[in-house]
Amino acid sequence: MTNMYYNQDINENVLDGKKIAVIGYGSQGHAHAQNLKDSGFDVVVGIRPGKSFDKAKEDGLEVATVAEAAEQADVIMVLLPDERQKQVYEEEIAPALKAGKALAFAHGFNIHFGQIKPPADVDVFLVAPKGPGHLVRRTFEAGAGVPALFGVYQDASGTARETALAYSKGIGSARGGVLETSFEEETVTDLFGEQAVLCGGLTSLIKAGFETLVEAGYQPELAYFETLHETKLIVDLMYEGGMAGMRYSVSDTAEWGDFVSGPRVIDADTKARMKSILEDIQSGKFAKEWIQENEDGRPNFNRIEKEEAGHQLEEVGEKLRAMMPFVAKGLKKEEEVTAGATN
Ligand SMILES: NC(=O)C1=CN([C@@H]2O[C@H](COP(=O)(O)OP(=O)(O)OC[C@H]3O[C@@H](n4cnc5c(N)ncnc54)[C@H](OP(=O)(O)O)[C@@H]3O)[C@@H](O)[C@H]2O)C=CC1
Ligand SMILES: CC[C@](O)(C(C)=O)C(=O)O
Repeated sequence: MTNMYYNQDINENVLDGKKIAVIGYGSQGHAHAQNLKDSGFDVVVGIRPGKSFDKAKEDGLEVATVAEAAEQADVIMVLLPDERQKQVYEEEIAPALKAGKALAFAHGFNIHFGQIKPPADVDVFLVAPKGPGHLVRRTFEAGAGVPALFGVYQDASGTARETALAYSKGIGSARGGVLETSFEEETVTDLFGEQAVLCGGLTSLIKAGFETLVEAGYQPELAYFETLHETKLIVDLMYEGGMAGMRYSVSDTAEWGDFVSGPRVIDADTKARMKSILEDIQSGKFAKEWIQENEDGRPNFNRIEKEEAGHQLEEVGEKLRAMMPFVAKGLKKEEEVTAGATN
């Protein structure tokens, strides 16, 4: 397959004797740092004092301030929230950049939308796992890997591409396959995927289904099982065998319902709205509004997050999941329990 690379295609020696600074220890940061360390690379985590700093230390990683880690490292992977990267870059990372170093990202947002403008004498690349960071770590520990995209924005050294590939092997992504892309393609498609399908599309679909059943007088618990809980089981089948794999396992009645009713839910109008979402991302409109929302102190983000957490589906789900010890607690709950235990 063109543009796809796997472990056996990649020589990681380009990173021999090099130090990698992982800046940030959140969802992606903890996974990259731990996977790289377990793959035998020399890693330092750059982080401000606080929860993440303490966690990285507890996990046995070398920890430093962002400025110190950037100073020591040959490769600096920026895994801070997108909306914080510009400020931290300007204050603590840029002063450490010099010829021969590489600046890396897991998402092209700040480079593509011109928020960060690196000097011409450093390599700039991205390695963007196509999955949540907690699963980048979980799958690595299980001997597998989350596929990733990699791309080079600037190749000052002549080896940026090899470095990006070696890095993707180090985090385990080349076990699943890494696909070459550009910053523009990664940024636009990642934003589109999370808005229209993976996060926005899916939550809106599930919520609409749940509300339709509850408003028609059906039990909320039943509506939760039908629209959220079973989604995971159906998606697992698609993950393993595509849509045909899922359709093999469900009843013919369900498959017929899928064929005749699916297109009534997602129709040409939905696709037209998806196209308009894509256009807002391509034109920079979405990025401009998100940057502004952060500059204003996130009034809408905070309000909507609170409203969503109070939805009936979330309340019912929490009670039902508490009765199913075999369902993982959920990462948010797990963190609350850990924090509670140490307080
Ligand atoms: N979440 C994901 O799975 C994916 C994310 N990405 C990309 O990866 C990057 C990181 O995202 P994500 O892992 O979600 O981020 P998180 O929000 O999970 O983690 C952010 C980390 O940055 C730290 N941090 C925040 N502000 C500062 C600061 N001012 N100075 C120093 N450290 C700071 C936080 O520490 P503290 O505890 O102190 O707040 C935390 O350790 C983004 O570019 C994102 O687009 C790409 C693919 C998937
Ligand atoms: C789907 C959300 C994501 O793009 C991801 C986990 O890949 C993100 O930015 O968190």
